[in-house]
Amino acid sequence: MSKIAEVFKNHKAFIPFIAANDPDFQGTVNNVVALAKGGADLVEIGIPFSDPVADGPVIQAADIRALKADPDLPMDTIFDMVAEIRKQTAIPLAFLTYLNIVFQYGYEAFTKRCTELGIDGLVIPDMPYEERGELAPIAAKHDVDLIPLVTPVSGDRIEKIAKAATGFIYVVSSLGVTGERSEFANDLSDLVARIRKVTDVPTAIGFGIHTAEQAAEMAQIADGAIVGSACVNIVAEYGEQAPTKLQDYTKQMKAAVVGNPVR
Ligand SMILES: O=P(O)(O)OC[C@@H](O)[C@@H](O)c1c[nH]c2ccccc12
Repeated sequence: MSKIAEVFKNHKAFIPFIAANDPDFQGTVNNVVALAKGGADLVEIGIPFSDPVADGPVIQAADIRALKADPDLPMDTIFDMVAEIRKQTAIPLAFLTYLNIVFQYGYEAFTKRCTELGIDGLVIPDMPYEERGELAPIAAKHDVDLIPLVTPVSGDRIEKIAKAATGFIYVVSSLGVTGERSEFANDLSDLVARIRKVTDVPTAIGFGIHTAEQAAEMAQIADGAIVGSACVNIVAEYGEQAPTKLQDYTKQMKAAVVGNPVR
């Protein structure tokens, strides 16, 4: 079982997201360590990209801040951040990245570096299932999970996407881009049921979750809840106090999801 899948074994998971280099190198390290201390099960680190098609305004603003702080922001600098994080925590990590970044670095070199640093998975929102063939065997060779996204409109593709998944399956709560919401698609339970029929790979729901009540509700339907924009807002708002705030927020969100019994 992959390190990421193991995260879901004994309890429901809380998975926060933050953008790398927002506000800067050391801030990123401190924020990820704070999320780990707060009890996060896995942290998604977003790699800032100039054309982030699936990102809503909050995540886009984080990308802009990150790229303003370092306009080139070489991938090796982000790998160095992870190396710093690794001196302080063994928490499972995944990158949220657009495919071009992986392609530019080289599939082999990128996934090899991921394994060396303990990046256990990749979420690549602009890589459809049908186009994973080139990267998938290389990622598998280096034990890096390719975490697919399934949406309420994935239709007949749901089963084949789920069957090929390792790590976990990212269930998108609703249509559109990332960002806090007050309502979710009403057929999420059916979506998760269809996935569970064909695989034991765990599911986590993301897009729009920001309150503890929402996280609890989503963790009842799936095996975990993912929260991005709310964490990024804390980073933007609290500056040096962000780590403390992120730790408190994580504690509260984790308590909300863990309250649900595992299946
Ligand atoms: O911000 P939200 O609504 O909490 O959703 C999580 C999301 O931000 C994070 O997982 C993410 C950031 N960028 C993405 C691009 C595609 C899919 C998911 C993401």
